[in-house]
Amino acid sequence: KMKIIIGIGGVTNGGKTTLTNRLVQTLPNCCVVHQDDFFKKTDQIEVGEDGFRQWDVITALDMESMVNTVKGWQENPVKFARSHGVNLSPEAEESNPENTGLHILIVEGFLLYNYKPLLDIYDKRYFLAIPYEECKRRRSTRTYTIPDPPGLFDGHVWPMYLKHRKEMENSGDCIEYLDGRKSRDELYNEVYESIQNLLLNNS
Ligand SMILES: Nc1ncnc2c1ncn2[C@@H]1O[C@H](COP(=O)(O)OP(=O)(O)OP(=O)(O)O)[C@@H](O)[C@H]1O
Ligand SMILES: NC(=O)c1ccc[n+]([C@@H]2O[C@H](CO)[C@@H](O)[C@H]2O)c1
Ligand SMILES: [Mg+2]
Repeated sequence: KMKIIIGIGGVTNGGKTTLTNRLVQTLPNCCVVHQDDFFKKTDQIEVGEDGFRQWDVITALDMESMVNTVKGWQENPVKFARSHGVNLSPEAEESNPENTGLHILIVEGFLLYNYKPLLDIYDKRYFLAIPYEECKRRRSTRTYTIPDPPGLFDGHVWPMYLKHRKEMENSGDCIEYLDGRKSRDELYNEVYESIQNLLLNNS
C-alpha cells in the first residue's frame, strides 16, 4: 500500500487553503490536515512585550495534537478517510486483497517546516510566497476568529514570517517554492502536474 504526504506551506494569505481545497477535490483518496485547526484557545496565547497576542509562533499551536492526527492517518489511512468523509476508490478500500491503492495526505499550514517532529514526514514540500505589499493587502480583507488588532501585521505577523522563513531556509530541507501571485488556476495546474510526476517516480 502506498502512502504519500504532501506539505503545502507558506506565508499567511499566500493561498494555501485555496490551493489545498482544489487539490483535495481532484486527487484520489486524498485526506487533509489543516494546521489552523490546531490553534490553542485565545486565553492560552501568550501576550508579548509588544502587547500583541503571539499567534504566529509554533507555541500558539497544539503541535502534539497535530502530530497525533498525522500519525493516525499514517497508521490507518482507510479508517482516517472514512471518519473524515473522504471517498475511497475501489483499489484503496481495505476489501481489495491486493491493497494496491494509493493514499495521499495533504498537510497545509503557515508553520509546517519549522517543527522538527514533522519535518521528515513529507514526500514533497511546497511553499507559497507573496511579497509584503500583497500579503498585507490580502490579510486586511480577512477576518479571523480573533480579528487582527491594529498594527498586528507589521508588528508581529510579518516579522515572525521573516524569522521563520530564514530558519526554514537554513535547515537545508528540499522545498519547492511557488509564486502565490500567479492565478489560482495556474497554481493548481502547476502543483497538480508536479504531484503527478512525484507519483510516477514513486511507483
Ligand atoms: N492565486 C491567488 N490569487 C489571488 N488571490 C488569491 C489566490 N489564492 C487565494 N487568494 C485569496 O487570498 C486570500 C487568502 O487565501 P487563502 O485563505 O487560500 O490563503 P491561506 O494561505 O490559507 O491564508 P491563511 O493564512 O489565512 O491560512 C483569500 O482572500 C483568497 O481568496
Ligand atoms: N484560527 C485562529 O484561531 C486564528 C486566530 C488569530 C489569528 N490567526 C492567524 O492565522 C494565520 C495562520 O493561518 C496566522 O497568521 C494567525 O495570525 C488565526
Ligand atoms: Mg488558510
